Amino acid sequence: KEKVEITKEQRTLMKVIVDAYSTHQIPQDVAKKLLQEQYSADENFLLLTEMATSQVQVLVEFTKNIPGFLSLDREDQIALLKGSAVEAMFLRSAQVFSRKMPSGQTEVLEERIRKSGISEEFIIPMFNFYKSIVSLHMVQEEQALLTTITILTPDRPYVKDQQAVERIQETMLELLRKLCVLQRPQEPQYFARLLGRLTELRTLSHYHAEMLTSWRTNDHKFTPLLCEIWDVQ
Ligand SMILES: O=C(NC1CCCCC1)[C@H](C1CCCCC1)n1c(-c2ccc(-c3ccccc3)s2)nc2ccccc21
Repeated sequence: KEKVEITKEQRTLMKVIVDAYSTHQIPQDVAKKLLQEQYSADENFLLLTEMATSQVQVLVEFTKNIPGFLSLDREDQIALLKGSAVEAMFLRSAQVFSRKMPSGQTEVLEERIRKSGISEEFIIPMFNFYKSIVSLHMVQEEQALLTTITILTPDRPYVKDQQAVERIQETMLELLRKLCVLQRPQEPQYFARLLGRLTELRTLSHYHAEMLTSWRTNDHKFTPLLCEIWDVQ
């Protein structure tokens, strides 16, 4: 039986990542807004672009706290941010959706999102992903590390020094692996299941541009930052 132990430096690394992850959250809570009232498809599209714009800014701040990220080549830092922003957005959305809410609220939230203006064909894969995240019952350490591992994906477009990214990602993968073994000794496959979600996340993220252009609104207006990140307009 493997004796798994978190080293002192891994504990420090864990604390830095989790603190940064919980500090750099979206200011106003989108779930609360959506539960307060029913918005039109146009209002929902505007809400999404506002939330997404602030999420990208939050993501940039978060990555500055990932040990080693700022020592990467500057252009590679941009390539990693650009390459992971959509996945980070869906992952964060799934985590917002999986939050414990007073009974019946999750169903209301689901209904509001279904009717938000997103075209039907994307609702099923999106909620399949959200429900697969809900079913993992991740703790915040796992959520923070999973987002970090997503950002540190070496094979994003235009990354030059993939080895340098791989080295940092491996540190995070090893830490997450140990956490999963310690957290769920009776579920040896749990770590593999977590990583499997990243594959689902990448597939879902392939549809993001189409999801936006097919949104039931007359005015698909994007901020310059989102045009950069979302490959639209
Ligand atoms: O605000 C949101 N998400 C924030 C993004 C930044 C991080 C915090 C969450 C939207 C709202 C949906 C309803 C209409 C308003 C916007 N949202 C989504 C998305 C559905 C489609 C999405 C998308 C992203 C990129 C490209 C193409 C499509 S995100 N899933 C949610 C699950 C739970 C709570 C909100 C959720």
